[in-house]
Amino acid sequence: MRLTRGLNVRRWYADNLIEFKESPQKGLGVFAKTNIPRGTRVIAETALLEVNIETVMNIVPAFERLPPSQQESYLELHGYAGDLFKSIVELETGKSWQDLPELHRKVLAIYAANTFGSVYFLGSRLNHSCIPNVNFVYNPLLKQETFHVIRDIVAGEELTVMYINGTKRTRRQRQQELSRWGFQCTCPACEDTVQGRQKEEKRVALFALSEELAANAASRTDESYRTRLLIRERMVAIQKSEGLVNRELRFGYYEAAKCCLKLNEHKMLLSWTEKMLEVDRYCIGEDHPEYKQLQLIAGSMKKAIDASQPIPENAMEYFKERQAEECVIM
Ligand SMILES: C[S@@+](CC[C@H](N)C(=O)[O-])C[C@H]1O[C@@H](n2cnc3c(N)ncnc32)[C@H](O)[C@@H]1O
Repeated sequence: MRLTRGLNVRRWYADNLIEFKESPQKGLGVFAKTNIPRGTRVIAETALLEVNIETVMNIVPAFERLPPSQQESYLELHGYAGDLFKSIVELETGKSWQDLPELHRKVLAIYAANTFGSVYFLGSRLNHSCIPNVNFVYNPLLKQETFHVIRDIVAGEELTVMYINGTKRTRRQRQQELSRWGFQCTCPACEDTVQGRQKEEKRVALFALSEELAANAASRTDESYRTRLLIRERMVAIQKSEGLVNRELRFGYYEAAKCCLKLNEHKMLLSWTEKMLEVDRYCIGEDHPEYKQLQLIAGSMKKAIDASQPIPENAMEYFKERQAEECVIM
């Protein structure tokens, strides 16, 4: 299969850290060519196809505006359109899927299978795992989508992202969402083996704990903050032991920090904040504006706590915000 037409192959596969290869039962995938330490940015790229996705009607015209070499690269990507996507297309175009021109069906199916908000030349080759080793995030300063490895990777290992928000979902719940991409997940958390079933038990426990949190969410007493903190501690311990160290872990730290602020446990607040910063360091990189903002907050908070001063206003504001748990936008 030709992979290199049209583009300069995005800095020769991100300076040779990675390569495309067949991944058994998954089509093409992205593999490490060398050992890669945690926190390494393996890909930073601008979109191959960017679409204002208020309506699927915008997808084909956006493709038609691309220069021919980019159209060619786009058409090499894998396509899959599930029933839900097809029915949205049918509703919006007023035509049956089969009556659309073949090229339009292809362009639409590629979009459906590959969008991370936009479609990418390298990033869109990443396969899914429910225990991913890569986190992706848009960096507004670089104006690029960036992909960082979140564990140490050994040469030859496949790099994977999580297509859904799957940390606290059971296998059935995850698979239901993954059917959009037309595959049955067989990652280590989904395989029907002793190890897979043990992993599934942990997901079931995480789901049950998140339900407990939801039941407790409206209460504003100290007791309820303590309960929520305990639940968060149990959740993040499971997440870490299962290698679920993407930004969903950081969200758990954030929520734990918020409980500590409510309980005036300032040393613990600082400790959770520093854990958040560490996850951001390896998941989004030190040049990401969100990392820099949190670094400033952690620094001013440490100074204040060391001097027995009140928690600074910027930190109070930060922990009042509702931060999205989403780690995946696809
Ligand atoms: C974003 S693309 C990933 C790259 C793709 N494998 C290729 O050949 O270009 C998404 C598609 O990859 C396949 N895929 C991704 N993760 C998979 C997995 N864990 N198991 C099987 N197929 C997978 C599915 O066909 C899915 O629709």
